[in-house]
Amino acid sequence: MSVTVRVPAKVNVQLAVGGARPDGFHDLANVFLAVGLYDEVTVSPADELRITCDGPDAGQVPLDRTNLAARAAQKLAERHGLAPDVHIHIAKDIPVAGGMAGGSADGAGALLACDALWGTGASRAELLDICAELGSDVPFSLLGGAALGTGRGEKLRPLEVGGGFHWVFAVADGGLSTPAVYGEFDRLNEGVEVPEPVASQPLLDALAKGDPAALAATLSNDLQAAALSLRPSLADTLAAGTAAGALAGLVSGSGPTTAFLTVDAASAAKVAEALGASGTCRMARVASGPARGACRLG
Ligand SMILES: C[C@@](CO)(OP(=O)(O)O)[C@H](O)COP(=O)(O)OP(=O)(O)OC[C@H]1O[C@@H](n2ccc(N)nc2=O)[C@H](O)[C@@H]1O
Ligand SMILES: Nc1ncnc2c1ncn2[C@@H]1O[C@H](COP(=O)(O)OP(=O)(O)O)[C@@H](O)[C@H]1O
Repeated sequence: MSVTVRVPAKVNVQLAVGGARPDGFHDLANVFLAVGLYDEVTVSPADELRITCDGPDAGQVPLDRTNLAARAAQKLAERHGLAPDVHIHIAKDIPVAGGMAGGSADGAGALLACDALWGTGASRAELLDICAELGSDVPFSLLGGAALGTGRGEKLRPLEVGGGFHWVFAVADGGLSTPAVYGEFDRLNEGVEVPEPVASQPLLDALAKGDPAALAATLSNDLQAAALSLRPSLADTLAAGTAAGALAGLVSGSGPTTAFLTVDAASAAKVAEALGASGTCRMARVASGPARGACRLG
C-alpha cells in the first residue's frame, strides 16, 4: 500500500514586506499563485522513517530528518500517538532553493499522504495548522489556487482568479537562502521606516479578471532588490526575458528563479526558447497558473 500526492510550486505575484518583527519574521502581504510545476510525494510503510529523492536537483535535497517532508510526517505522527515509520519518496521537479516553495510543497504533500496512509482523518483545519508550524509558505502549498497570505504568510484568504496565466520560469545556477535574502532586505532598509505591507487592489482586480496585461503592470516583489544585491547577474536574466517579449518579469519570492508573465501559451514558448539560448540562466520552464493545491493521485 502506498499513497502519492502531487503538489504545485508557487510564484508570488505581489510580495509586500514590512519591517522585521521582534521574532525575526516579517509581516507580509503575500499574493501567492500556484503554478503547474509539481513535486510528487509517495509514502509507504517502512521499519523506520526514511527519505529518498530523485530528479535533476535531488543532490541538493537533505535526506535526513530536517527535510520538510520528514518533519511533516513526524509532526502528524506525534499528534496522533503514532510512530512515523514511513518511507517518503520525493519525485522532485520544483527547483531547489529557487523561491518556488519546493520544500514547502514536499511538507504539505507528505502531510496529506501520511494522513491518508495512516487513516488519521485529520481535519483540513488541523492539516493547515501543522503546515503553519512547518513553515510560512506550507499552508499555501496545501491550498493551491491563489491566495493572499498575511501575518508571516501563513494566514490565507483564497482569491478569485478569472483565467489562466502563462509563465516562464528562468531557473538559476545555485540557490539563494531565504533568511539571507530577508537579512539583506533589512540591511538595505536600515534606518528606513518600512510601511505596513498592503495588498494592491489593482493587482487583485487583474487576477480576478484573468487579465495578463493588467497583472503584468501590477506585479511587485519587495525582496527583489535584496535578491539582486546578493545575485547581481539576475538583472541580465530579467532583461533577457523582457527583451524576448514577456509582458513583465520579476524575481520569484526570495529568488533566484525569475518569473516572466506572457500574453499566451505561444508567447511563453517563444520567451522560454529565447531565455534558454540567452546564457543568462540554467534553463527555462513554461508553466501556467492557477494550479490545484496538494492532491492525492493514488
Ligand atoms: C520568501 C517567501 C515568499 O513566499 O518564499 P520563498 O521565496 O522562500 O519560497 C516566504 O516568505 C518564505 O517562506 P518560508 O520559506 O516558508 O520561510 P520559513 O521557513 O517560515 O522561514 C525561514 C526564514 O525566512 C525568514 N522569514 C520568513 C517568512 C517571513 N514572513 N519573514 C521572514 O523573515 C526568517 O528569517 C525565517 O527564519
Ligand atoms: N523537501 C525539500 N526539498 C527541498 N529543499 C528542502 C526540503 N526540505 C528541506 N529543504 C531545505 O530547504 C531549503 C530551501 O529549499 P526550497 O523550499 O526548495 O526553496 P525556497 O525556500 O527558496 O522556495 C533547501 O536549501 C533545503 O536545505
